[in-house]
Amino acid sequence: MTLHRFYPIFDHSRWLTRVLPLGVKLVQLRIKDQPDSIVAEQIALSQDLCRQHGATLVINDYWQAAIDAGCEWVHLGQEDLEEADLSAIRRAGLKLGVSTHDDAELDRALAVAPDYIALGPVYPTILKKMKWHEQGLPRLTEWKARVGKIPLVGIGGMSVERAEGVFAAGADIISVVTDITLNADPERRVEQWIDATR
Ligand SMILES: Cc1ncc(COP(=O)(O)OP(=O)(O)O)c(N)n1
Ligand SMILES: Cc1nc(C(=O)O)sc1CCOP(=O)(O)O
Ligand SMILES: [Mg+2]
Repeated sequence: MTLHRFYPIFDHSRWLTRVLPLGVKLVQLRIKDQPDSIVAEQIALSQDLCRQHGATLVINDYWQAAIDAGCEWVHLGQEDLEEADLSAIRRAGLKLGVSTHDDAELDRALAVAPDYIALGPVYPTILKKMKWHEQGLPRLTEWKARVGKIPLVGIGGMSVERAEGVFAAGADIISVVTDITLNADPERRVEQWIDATR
């Protein structure tokens, strides 16, 4: 199975109603600080929308809710990995994406045989405070040499204009948030992303 090269992340299913009709085929639902009932509702709505549009849905953090809802993918960071029941995730048949930010994290990620590995922040991000500064493009090249056939996701400060260089450096997939969600015309920006990652 080949994942699409454009991997936007959104915090609510209402974004999916806007972008899936444009042709987005891989999307992450990244919900923070919401009660379980809202999380479950958002996952169910997002699943319905992704099924309608033939898109792959990745659930961030909420691996148990993803299992309960019959989802196909979860994304976990390193702290999430410490608390997650990886056997339960695998038993339920879910595929797993893992974040990495340094060599030790990459070692830990490789040890769980993930279905993709993300490296970030490639460029500075305004979405969240992070202890890592920008990794830079050479780091992506280094990561690609180490992960081999595992798909490599570049994340952090991505823009349409940066996409070509990010792919050239070794990323297989680009993940992005604010370049779309803070854009004056998110739909137009998604169309530009789809053109740039076709
Ligand atoms: C594709 C992708 N890469 C990295 C992350 C970050 O995951 P994590 O480190 O667990 O941080 P939060 O997103 O949970 O704040 C991601 N979500 N997706
Ligand atoms: C959610 C996330 N994780 C990152 C990591 O490095 O693990 S960077 C990031 C934020 C990405 O948002 P934007 O495209 O707006 O920079
Ligand atoms: Mg997380």
